[in-house]
Amino acid sequence: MGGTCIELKQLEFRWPGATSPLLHIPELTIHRGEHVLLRGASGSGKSTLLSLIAGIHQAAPEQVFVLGKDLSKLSQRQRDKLRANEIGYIFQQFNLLPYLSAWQNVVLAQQFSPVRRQRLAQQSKNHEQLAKQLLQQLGLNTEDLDRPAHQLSVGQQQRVAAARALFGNPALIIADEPTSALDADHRDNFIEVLFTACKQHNITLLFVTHDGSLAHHFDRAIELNEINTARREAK
Ligand SMILES: Nc1ncnc2c1ncn2[C@@H]1O[C@H](COP(=O)(O)OP(=O)(O)OP(=O)(O)O)[C@@H](O)[C@H]1O
Repeated sequence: MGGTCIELKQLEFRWPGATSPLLHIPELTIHRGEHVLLRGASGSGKSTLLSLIAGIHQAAPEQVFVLGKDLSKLSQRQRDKLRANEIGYIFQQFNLLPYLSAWQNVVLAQQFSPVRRQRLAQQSKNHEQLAKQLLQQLGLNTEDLDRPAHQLSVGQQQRVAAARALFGNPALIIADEPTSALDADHRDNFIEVLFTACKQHNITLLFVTHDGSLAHHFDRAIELNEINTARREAK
């Protein structure tokens, strides 16, 4: 699969003020191009782990390597740059800009990333058209492409967030329950578009869902409570 995408070594994390660590993961390796499902009970720390891998929050030193980079050796600015260039993050709360249209929210993904812009330039100079194509592949109707995000349904917003993550083909997609607001038809279409893009561009996928019916799409499933020893230590 061509190397390692994510490597955790003795990762330990506790939220400020918490009496015990939420996460202690002795080891986890995810290879480039792998499609991995992350499962775990509500409140077990899945979103927290994703935010550590994305460099949004920081673990203790020398424990999270992403695309060969030791996040502890990067400044906040360098971590933000790595995320902008190489990580597409589909947040649980979408984080769309409400007064920008669906396609403008997607195009925003490359604004802070020269690397994504370069990759897009190989496809087309017309970013508006590329964003609209991607949104249509994800099942948005033509009349919704120019609609401001706050006027879209929750399921439509979820697909805009997915298009923004995919735009410019980052090396890693982190998806936190990205299908929770979709009905069965839109969910199947979403999964097909996401997996096709990931396979085509060798994108690593780390995906959290409570939907057991999606497991067969992935190379492997990780149960957070099996790799996280913190909870057991706390008992
Ligand atoms: N910003 C924060 N500050 C302090 N504690 C937090 C913060 N974010 C999350 N937590 C705590 O960390 C624990 C794990 O939360 P997290 O959101 O990572 O769980 P999760 O497995 O993603 O849950 P869910 O499946 O319900 O989304 C919870 O006890 C939560 O209260």
